[in-house]
Amino acid sequence: MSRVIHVAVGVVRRGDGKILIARRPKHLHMGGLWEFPGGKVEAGETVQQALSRELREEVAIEVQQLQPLVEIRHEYPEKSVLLDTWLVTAFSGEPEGCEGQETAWATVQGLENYQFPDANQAIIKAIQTVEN
Ligand SMILES: Nc1nc2c([nH]c(=O)n2[C@H]2C[C@H](O)[C@@H](COP(=O)(O)OP(=O)(O)OP(=O)(O)O)O2)c(=O)[nH]1
Ligand SMILES: [Mg+2]
Repeated sequence: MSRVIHVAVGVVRRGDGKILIARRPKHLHMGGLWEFPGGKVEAGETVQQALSRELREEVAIEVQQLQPLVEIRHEYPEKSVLLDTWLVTAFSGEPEGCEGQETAWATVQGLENYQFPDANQAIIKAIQTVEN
């Protein structure tokens, strides 16, 4: 069994309740699917530091306030991931896809209209729960 990849994932929520999603570049694992921005936690980083760094690098925003949402363990055929997922309730800057990715704001209901990697179904469930 290969090791579990620790991933910091941000569910960025705007004042009107919409959630930021981005499309994964085609050449990456799960390429072409939509995701919540984030990436691998590097050695010596806390998950919060990794999340702030990834959101700065991928979508050019600064995290101001966050709370833990859910931790999802998922086994893909090619790798195992731990999606350490945080709800970002305040941020500065206007999100843009720094690596040329498409980005969008979706309502919580509307998330069902986008194609995500399999592991994300559990994240979407957690978002729906927090909204109620
Ligand atoms: N960021 C993110 N990753 C996800 C989601 N759902 C999901 O299964 N994953 C998986 C895909 C990848 O195997 C892994 C995250 O890796 P990543 O490609 O975002 O990592 P990274 O930004 O550090 O990228 P890199 O430096 O390795 O290119 O987690 C999601 O909603 N957001
Ligand atoms: Mg990433």
